Amino acid sequence: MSAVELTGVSKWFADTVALSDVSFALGAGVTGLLGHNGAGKSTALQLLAGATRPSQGTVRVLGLDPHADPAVHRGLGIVADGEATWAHATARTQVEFLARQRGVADHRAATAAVLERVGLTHAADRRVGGFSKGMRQRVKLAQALVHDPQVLLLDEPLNGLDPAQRRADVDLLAALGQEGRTVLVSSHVLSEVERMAARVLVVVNGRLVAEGEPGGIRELLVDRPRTVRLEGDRVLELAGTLLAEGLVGSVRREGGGRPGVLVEAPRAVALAEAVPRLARECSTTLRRVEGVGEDLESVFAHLVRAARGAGR
Ligand SMILES: Nc1ncnc2c1ncn2[C@@H]1O[C@H](COP(=O)(O)OP(=O)(O)OP(=O)(O)O)[C@@H](O)[C@H]1O
Repeated sequence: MSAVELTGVSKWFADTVALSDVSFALGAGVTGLLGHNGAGKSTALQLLAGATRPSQGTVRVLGLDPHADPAVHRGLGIVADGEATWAHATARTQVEFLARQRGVADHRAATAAVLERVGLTHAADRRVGGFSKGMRQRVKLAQALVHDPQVLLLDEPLNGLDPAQRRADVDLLAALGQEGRTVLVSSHVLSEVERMAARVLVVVNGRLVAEGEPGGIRELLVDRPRTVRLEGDRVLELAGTLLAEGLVGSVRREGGGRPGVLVEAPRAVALAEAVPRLARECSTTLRRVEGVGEDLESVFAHLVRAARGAGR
C-alpha cells in the first residue's frame, strides 16, 4: 500500500474545476508537486489533509479517508500556506501545544528535540512575533513534525525565505525523505523542488500532465520546441547557419517593420548552446535573443503532447 493515494480525483468549486481526474500514489521520499499559481496544488494538499472532500474519486492517506477519519492525523504532519503561528506565544509553547493535542507521550522532550532539529533551540523561548519569516516557517515545520509523522505535506514551504534559509530547509526536507517518510512539497519553481525531490508531479490547470524524475521534467519544460526571436546586425546570416546546421526548422523575418528574425527550434537548449559560437563565426552582433509565445497554454499543450507520447 502506498502511504498517499489519489485515484480519479476531481474537485470543483461552483463552476471552477480545481482538479480534474488526478491519480497518483506516493511512497517514501520527497515528491515535488509543481505548478503555476492556481494550478490546483493547494487543493490537492487540502484533499490529502482532509480539509476538504473530493467531488469525485478517492483520497487515501495511510490507508484512511483523511476527511472522514481523524485518526489519520496521528501519522500526518501539515505545513499549510500562510501564517499559522501566534505572535504572542513562544516557539516552545506553540510546538508543545501541538504535541499535547496530538497525544505525544513526553511532549516536553519531543518539543525540545524537534526544535533542535529545525535549528530553533537558541530562540525556543522567544515570542514568535519577533521572528523572521524563515524562523516562523521553522516553527510551522516543528509543529508538523513533533509527533514524528510518517507523511508530511508542505504547501510552498520555501516562499519568502532568503537563499541561506532555503538551502537549510531543502537539506532538512531531503533528510526527512531519506529517513523513509513520505514527503509531498508544492512549489511553482522547478529548480527549488529538483534539489530535494526524487520525483516531480506537474499540475497544469488542474490536470496532472507529467511525472517523473526531475531531470526528465526539466527537459520537458525547458528543452521543448520554441519560437525564438533574434535581433542584431547580420542576423539573417546567423539564422541561415542555424538552418544549415539543423538547429532550427524554419526562419522568417518578423512582420510589421520590426527588425527581428523568428526561428523555430525543435530543441531550445541545443539552440541556446550553439548561438554564441555561431554568432561569433558569422560576425553577428546580437542585441536580443528571446522566446516568443512563452505563455502557459503553449507549455500546457507541449506537456499534454509529451504525456500522450509517453503512453499516458
Ligand atoms: N475554496 C475555493 N473556492 C473557490 N475556488 C477555489 C477555492 N479553492 C481553490 N479555488 C480555485 O481552484 C483553482 C486551484 O486553486 P489552488 O489554490 O489549488 O491552486 P494552487 O496551485 O495552490 O495555486 P497558488 O499557488 O496560487 O495557491 C484556482 O482557480 C482557485 O481559484
